Amino acid sequence: MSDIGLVIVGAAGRMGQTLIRTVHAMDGMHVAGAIERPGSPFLGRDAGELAGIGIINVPITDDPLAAFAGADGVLDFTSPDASVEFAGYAAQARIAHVIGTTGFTPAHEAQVAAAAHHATIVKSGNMSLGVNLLAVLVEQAARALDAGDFDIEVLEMHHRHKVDAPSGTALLLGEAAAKGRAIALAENSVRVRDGQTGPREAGTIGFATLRGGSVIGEHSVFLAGPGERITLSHEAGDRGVFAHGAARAALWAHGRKPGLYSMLDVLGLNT
Ligand SMILES: NC(=O)C1=CN([C@@H]2O[C@H](COP(=O)(O)OP(=O)(O)OC[C@H]3O[C@@H](n4cnc5c(N)ncnc54)[C@H](OP(=O)(O)O)[C@@H]3O)[C@@H](O)[C@H]2O)C=CC1
Ligand SMILES: O=C(O)C1=N[C@H](C(=O)O)C[C@H](O)C1
Repeated sequence: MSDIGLVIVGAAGRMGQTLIRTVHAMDGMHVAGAIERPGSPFLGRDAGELAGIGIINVPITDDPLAAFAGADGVLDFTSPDASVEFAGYAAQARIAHVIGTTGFTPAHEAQVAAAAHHATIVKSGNMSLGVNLLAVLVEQAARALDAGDFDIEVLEMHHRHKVDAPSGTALLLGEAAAKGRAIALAENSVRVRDGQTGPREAGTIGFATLRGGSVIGEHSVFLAGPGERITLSHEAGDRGVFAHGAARAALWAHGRKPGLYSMLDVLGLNT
């Protein structure tokens, strides 16, 4: 089978540069395009040179439609507004769209779901194998441990540049816990605590956010009961784990029928 060509949008970002290095190094795919926004100082630069792997003859442009027209898939770690826009273009070009962007509002989520009627979209708050396996374990633990006895709290830490909270991964893990408990996360989550909060309400799922330094991504789910506590954790040591997952998702999605898929689908972990 011939290589698939992937366009990397947000090519100059932390994930964009990691994706360029990962796709260039992986068998079965190549970097077919690299996109940044109009006015970006990176326009015209070679994507490989920017990512530190030398010239690969892929200039960074601000024309996603032209780039998508000649490609097989898009890898997108940008911003929610940009990802919604790219979903429309990917649907027009009939190519797979892998969305790693986080921080979506319910309105953004609805727009992505609408685009998925015509596009093959894989979207996940975390593309790593480890976090998706962790989500399966969290769901099982939440199901096994009674809500009256075991309180669930999700703690995350990321680098100082991160702009959304709780992280996409924290929300993904919260959703897994809620699924295990057969409750809706939106109606049972506590996202902020400050001042005279009163005692903890049984059955809720709490979130706490830390930001600082260069931390790539750390997540823990605590199940705290009477006299004992279980902690399920994941630490990302390299952004390559997200990029590798995204590239794998693009291979999986290529040629698949339109729909909104998750990394659990890609990894065969969806129960
Ligand atoms: N799902 C997962 O596994 C992971 C998800 N993420 C998520 O990915 C996103 C990006 O993270 P990160 O790489 O650290 O962020 P960066 O800010 O380093 O990179 C984002 C890049 O996207 C560019 N961009 C934004 N809007 C557009 C647009 N309309 N057209 C073209 N380019 C655009 C930005 O340009 P400019 O600076 O000009 O705005 C920037 O270069 C975040 O939402 C993060 O949470 C990160 C890691 C893993
Ligand atoms: O912004 C990041 O860096 C990360 N974002 C994702 C998230 O919001 O969970 C995934 C990863 O933890 C890194």
